[in-house]
Amino acid sequence: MPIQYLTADAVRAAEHATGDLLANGTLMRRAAAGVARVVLGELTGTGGCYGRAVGLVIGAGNNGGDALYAGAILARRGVRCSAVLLAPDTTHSGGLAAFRGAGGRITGALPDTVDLVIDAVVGIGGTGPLRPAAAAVFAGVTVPIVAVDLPSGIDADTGVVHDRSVRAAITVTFGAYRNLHLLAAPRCGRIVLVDIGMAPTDTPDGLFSLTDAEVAARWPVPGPADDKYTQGVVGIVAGSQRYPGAAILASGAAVSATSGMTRFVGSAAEAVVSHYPEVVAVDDLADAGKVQAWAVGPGMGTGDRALDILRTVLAGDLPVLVDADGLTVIARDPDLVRGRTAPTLLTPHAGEFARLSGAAVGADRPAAVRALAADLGVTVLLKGRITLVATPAGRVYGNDAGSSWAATAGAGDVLTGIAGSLLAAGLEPEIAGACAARVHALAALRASGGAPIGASALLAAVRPVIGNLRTAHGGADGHITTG
Ligand SMILES: NC(=O)C1=CN([C@@H]2O[C@H](COP(=O)(O)OP(=O)(O)OC[C@H]3O[C@@H](n4cnc5c(N)ncnc54)[C@H](O)[C@@H]3O)[C@@H](O)[C@H]2O)[C@@H](O)CC1
Ligand SMILES: Nc1ncnc2c1ncn2[C@@H]1O[C@H](COP(=O)(O)OP(=O)(O)O)[C@@H](O)[C@H]1O
Ligand SMILES: [K+]
Repeated sequence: MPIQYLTADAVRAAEHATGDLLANGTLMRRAAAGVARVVLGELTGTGGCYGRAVGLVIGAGNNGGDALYAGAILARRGVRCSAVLLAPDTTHSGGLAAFRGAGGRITGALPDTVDLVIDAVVGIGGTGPLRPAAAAVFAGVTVPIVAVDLPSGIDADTGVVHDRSVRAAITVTFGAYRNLHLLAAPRCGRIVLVDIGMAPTDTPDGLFSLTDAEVAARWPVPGPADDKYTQGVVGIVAGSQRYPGAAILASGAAVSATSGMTRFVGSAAEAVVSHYPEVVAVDDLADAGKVQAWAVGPGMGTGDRALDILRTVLAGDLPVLVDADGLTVIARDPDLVRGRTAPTLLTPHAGEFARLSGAAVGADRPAAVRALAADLGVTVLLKGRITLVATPAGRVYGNDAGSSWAATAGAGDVLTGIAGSLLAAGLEPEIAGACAARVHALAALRASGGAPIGASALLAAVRPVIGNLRTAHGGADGHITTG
């Protein structure tokens, strides 16, 4: 099952569906117990609990309530707890009584000597940045911050990181992940999901991410009856004689991502074959031969030739991925793809997205990518640290790259080759996009090892990453029976 991320409204609906558990405070007690468990784990791992000092920053709502009950548990375990109340008149009364009763102290500022800080300014009820008083409390904090539900100052639904917001080392959340845990993952640190007995309902048009196990299980591999044609032949249209790099990177990625066969069309055919002799490369589309999907666009130019190729390819009934220059051509004439019924995947970066949609992506990335997919009636993959893939029906798959080493010229050409080959193998466009984004991100991480990389290094890591994923998640690699 993909991991689902909920909006604040959907979290509230799921909480309300628990009835008594919400009303009688059971959910909050469970949430608090989860926060306390995580904090105790951190303290234990760094020298023990007894006599250690924890500072709590408490806002006006139930988020603060979670932390105060957690503080009561910590205080009973011998942790010195002090809480700064940002809204003393509206602090959660039950939580405050429990905290005080367990020996917790109320202070005007965080003590200098705390070992850890709990951020309970706001949870899903928060709007906008940390207000000045809260920002001032966090200003000098250098110890790890454990965020309750979410790092305060980050929008729960859009993941917008406001200027003043918390950067957490650990985020403890309850019952189900919220959108921001994916959309603002780099600010959440390690995310711990605590079971509080609340079951989210599946929303088909929600936000999801694939697990590594799902990516591994869906990756196409040849079976005993397969040959080079049966696995889905991908046709790459990319690059030019003057700019052969995009052609080489996209073709190499297609060769690396799946078995079977890669065809290439373009004036860089010779250069492609000199790097990848297994690619069947021709200059003209008319000579290409049969493919099961096209991946068109990187470095191909935006002139009449590009338009002709796109017209021909998009008029057919094969799956098509369009990237880069191809998107610029489509932005001039969106009817080339609008309402296309065969699987269609557009893979813009933010600039290309703005060209296609007529407006910048804006703060609400899931809404923007959903709107463009719905408008054009095709699947749209918006690139970036958090790649989002939206279907016309509004289902979005996201992938946090886990690092930003892929932000390098030519990395998008590699993504085109990977995703194109998955389309040719028959994966639905959103799954092809999501699987490609995950492997691409893992390849960047593996290639980097902490040092800068170029797209060639990323490409070289694609095969080992697929191999590792499959091995780690039960992919059988075959055997030879001897004498
Ligand atoms: N309802 C429940 O029983 C449960 C609630 N849970 C917790 O409750 C949280 C939601 O609680 P609430 O709906 O009370 O809302 P929050 O506690 O998230 O915040 C709402 C309060 O913060 C104020 N506020 C909003 N933005 C602010 C900002 N930028 N700076 C300072 N103050 C701001 C609001 O005026 C309001 O008083 C969840 O995130 C979770 O931590 C969990 O305990 C699970 C069970
Ligand atoms: N900050 C980032 N962190 C991680 N990955 C990124 C980041 N910025 C871009 N990427 C990824 O790198 C690739 C860049 O693609 P693109 O912008 O089309 O570059 P190019 O056209 O040079 O190949 C995409 O896969 C994108 O998701
Ligand atoms: K918080």
